[in-house]
Amino acid sequence: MIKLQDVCYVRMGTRDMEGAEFFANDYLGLEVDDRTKGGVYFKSDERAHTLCYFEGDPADQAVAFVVASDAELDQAAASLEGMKHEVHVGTPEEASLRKVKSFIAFNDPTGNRIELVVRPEHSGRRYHGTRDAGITGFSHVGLCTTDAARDEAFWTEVCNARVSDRIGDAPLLRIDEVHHSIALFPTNRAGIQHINHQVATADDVQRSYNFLSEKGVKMVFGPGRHVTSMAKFLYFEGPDGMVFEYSSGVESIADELLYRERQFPADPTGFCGWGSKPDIKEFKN
Ligand SMILES: O=C(O)c1cccc(O)c1O
Ligand SMILES: [Fe+2]
Repeated sequence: MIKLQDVCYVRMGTRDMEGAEFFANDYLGLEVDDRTKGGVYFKSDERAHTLCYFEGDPADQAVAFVVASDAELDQAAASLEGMKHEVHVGTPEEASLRKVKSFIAFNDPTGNRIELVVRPEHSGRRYHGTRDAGITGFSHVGLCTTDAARDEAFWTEVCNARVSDRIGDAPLLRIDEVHHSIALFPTNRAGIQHINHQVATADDVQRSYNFLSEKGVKMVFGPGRHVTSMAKFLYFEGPDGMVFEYSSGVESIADELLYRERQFPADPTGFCGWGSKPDIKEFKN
């Protein structure tokens, strides 16, 4: 069993570094923490970085999860190889580009690039964005799935994820007490489907809706309220068509033994309790 401790960062290629940096800094509200040739690192919480844009193909995307030790990393590599997943062991240079001690990379059954990392760097500095977006941290990713049942089994049987809820066949998966850190949305491609940052309050959600709308950022869902995690949310489009979500008030599942997963309908009422309708392909199946 691969024990994922936390979702750690996302890495995304872009052909328009300047545009991506402008969006992440001025609009999304992240903080530029570091630059290397070809890469910009963004901070959203106490960690050294939670998002990296690099010069490259926008289809080149990876999501990282923390595991506890090099011993667990080796075990994970062995079990993935046993299941015929090709495993890349990160070189020291690649690890240093990710600000982690060591890592491996592989594709999940849909073909999403997943990195397992040991000892990701934290920073002694607090995060503060250039605008007051109210971000409290990077929190979850939506991943594309070409077979929800198969990929749910991968994340829950090969890894330690548990189903918190399902919307249609899309599982919201937790790896700790947070309602979900990974969500799988059925579609016909691989890749990151959306990137979530938590914001402190519902005021921050509404404030960003007005701020970003005025800037001409394309709103794709909300403001609304998830009936699953109960979070108030807003989704909008960033560089290369990536969907970003702010949400506030995601439920905690404190007592694993008492919790039962729930089924919600795969229509707008399964996504929003306020009647907002998504303009996001994977939420409209
Ligand atoms: O927070 C949620 O419950 C949620 C539900 C559907 C889709 C999402 O992206 C979510 O974050
Ligand atoms: Fe989400």
